[in-house]
Amino acid sequence: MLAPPSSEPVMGGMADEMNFVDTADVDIRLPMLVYVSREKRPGYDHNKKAGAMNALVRTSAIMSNGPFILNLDCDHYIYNSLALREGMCFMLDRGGDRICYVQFPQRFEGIDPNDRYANHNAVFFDVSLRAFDGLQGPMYVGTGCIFRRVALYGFSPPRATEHMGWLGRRKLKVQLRKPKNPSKKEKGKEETKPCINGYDSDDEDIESQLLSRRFGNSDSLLESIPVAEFQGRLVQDGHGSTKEGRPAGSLAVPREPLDAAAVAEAINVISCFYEDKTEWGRRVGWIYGSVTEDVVTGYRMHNRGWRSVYCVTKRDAFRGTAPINLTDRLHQVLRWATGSVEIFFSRNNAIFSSRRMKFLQKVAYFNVGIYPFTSIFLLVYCFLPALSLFTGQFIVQSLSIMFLVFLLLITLTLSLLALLEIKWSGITLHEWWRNEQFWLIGGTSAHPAAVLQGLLKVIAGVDISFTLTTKSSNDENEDDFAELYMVKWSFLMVPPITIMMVNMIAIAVGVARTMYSEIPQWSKLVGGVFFSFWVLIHLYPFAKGLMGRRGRVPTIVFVWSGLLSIIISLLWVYISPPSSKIQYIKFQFP
Ligand SMILES: O=c1ccn([C@@H]2O[C@H](COP(=O)(O)OP(=O)(O)O[C@H]3O[C@H](CO)[C@@H](O)[C@H](O)[C@H]3O)[C@@H](O)[C@H]2O)c(=O)[nH]1
Ligand SMILES: [Mn+2]
Repeated sequence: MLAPPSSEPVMGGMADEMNFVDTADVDIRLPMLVYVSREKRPGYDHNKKAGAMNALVRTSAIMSNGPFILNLDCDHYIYNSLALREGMCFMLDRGGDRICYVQFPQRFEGIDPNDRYANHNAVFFDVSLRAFDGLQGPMYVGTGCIFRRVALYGFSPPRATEHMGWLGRRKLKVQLRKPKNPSKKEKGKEETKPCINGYDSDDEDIESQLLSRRFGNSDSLLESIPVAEFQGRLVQDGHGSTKEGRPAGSLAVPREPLDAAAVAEAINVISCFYEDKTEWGRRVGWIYGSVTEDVVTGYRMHNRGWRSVYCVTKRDAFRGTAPINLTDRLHQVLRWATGSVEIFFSRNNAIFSSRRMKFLQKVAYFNVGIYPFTSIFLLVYCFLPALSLFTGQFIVQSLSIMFLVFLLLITLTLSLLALLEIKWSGITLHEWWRNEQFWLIGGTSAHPAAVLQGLLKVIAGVDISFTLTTKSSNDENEDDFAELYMVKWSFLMVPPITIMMVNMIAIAVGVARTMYSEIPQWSKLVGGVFFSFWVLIHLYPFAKGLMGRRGRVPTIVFVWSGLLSIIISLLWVYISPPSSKIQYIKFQFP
């Protein structure tokens, strides 16, 4: 811990040989900086990142008790010093007391210019999250996020809207804390329920909830909670009455230096035993039980009726690193998808959400839980074109007008959708296309693996570990993107390789059959080959990744996928021998 800054300004020195910057007129005091390392012991589940964040929330409550908390990953840093202020503007603006967090987009550095594996995630950060902003607010994505401390403590917002009826069209406003102006009439047709006591245990008065059962046995922590709530209020709350609001400038008052007792208490709250028999990780703080703790933590807040805000600044607010190596990227996507499956099989599945969540927000959260399961259909989709080439049977009996019209309509809709997304969000076509490609790559490798892993956890109780994303080391003199070309074998690569092999063999078989058949049906072939090719171009970045820099692929990869492709092809011949077999045998050169 750095010594807390003194209350008097400390001026720097003149420039000299050692110091090149003249700081004679600059106040060089540093804000309080504390490095915290929590206690970890064998036999105690440390609950990964969520556990780390909860330890931090508690120590900071005792040491500084800031009403707002910025959270960054270890591989992210501040890129725009004004970002915090932008976030605070939302929090302290009128109506800002309903905001639980302000999420900034994740931006990355050190990614290959081609963004081969869609690391920038442009569609997610510039289309989906921005769209969420029009609902109840974006999901929490784990980093670059300013929180309201009391929202993290599991309290409800001061006011909330409940959505009743089919699709949640009927709205009901509820006051969850003491109304400040009870006489004030609500405008509009919306019904008003004043103060509801005991509606839900969440909604009792804030002070009466300070039970050690919930937050643990630290008195200083309990005492800090109402203070944080008060400090987080709007400067001008209650439309003019300054009684409830926080006086202007009160956040700028210098803090008392820490005494030994405070430090001792801070150490107490990061001990292993502290969370025993409390609600930390269950209702309070970052929520345990999923490797994507971020989504769950944000979901719980939205579920209580809080809103969040998406804040995109002109200059990136924060920047971080992302894995540019194929294997690392697949493992990252695997972890995310596994987290989603965990959410799907838990009480955090959006079908159990409360009335305080908007209908479309529910749909969006439901999608977060279910998307890995769509990989089953995606896998079928990738093998179907090959199947039709092997059998000589096209997906439809013949290329009829009806089929072509449907195909045209679907293709047009897809293009229009893409156009809309691109025009609206300002991402490039390249970014969009990379995203499409990586969706298929992840969808045929990491997503089905996540479904299996998730089922294993649910059925057999096998725990899922949080494998850290490999952080690239840039200190060597190698060239910038050496990581990109590194080929590290992973089991996740088997299905996409199999898909590629099967489709390529299928194209060859299809072409051969048509060439040697008595009445070649070229239109059928073109149809079939087109869909196979469509699958293959999606997998192109993946194929490139396998090649490494010099086109070296571990032999095992070829052996296994070759084996699998042959088995599948043979199986097919056994199940239904191609009808044109005789023609092959009969064929003779003239
Ligand atoms: O036991 C653990 C494991 C991870 N972390 C932290 O978790 C963060 C994210 O880990 P990283 O390996 O960088 O994973 P990413 O895939 O880059 O992270 C994304 O996905 C995670 C959820 O899977 C979120 O928690 C992150 O915020 C989000 O950036 C890092 O800051 C780590 O310090 C811990 O504190 N303790
Ligand atoms: Mn990371």
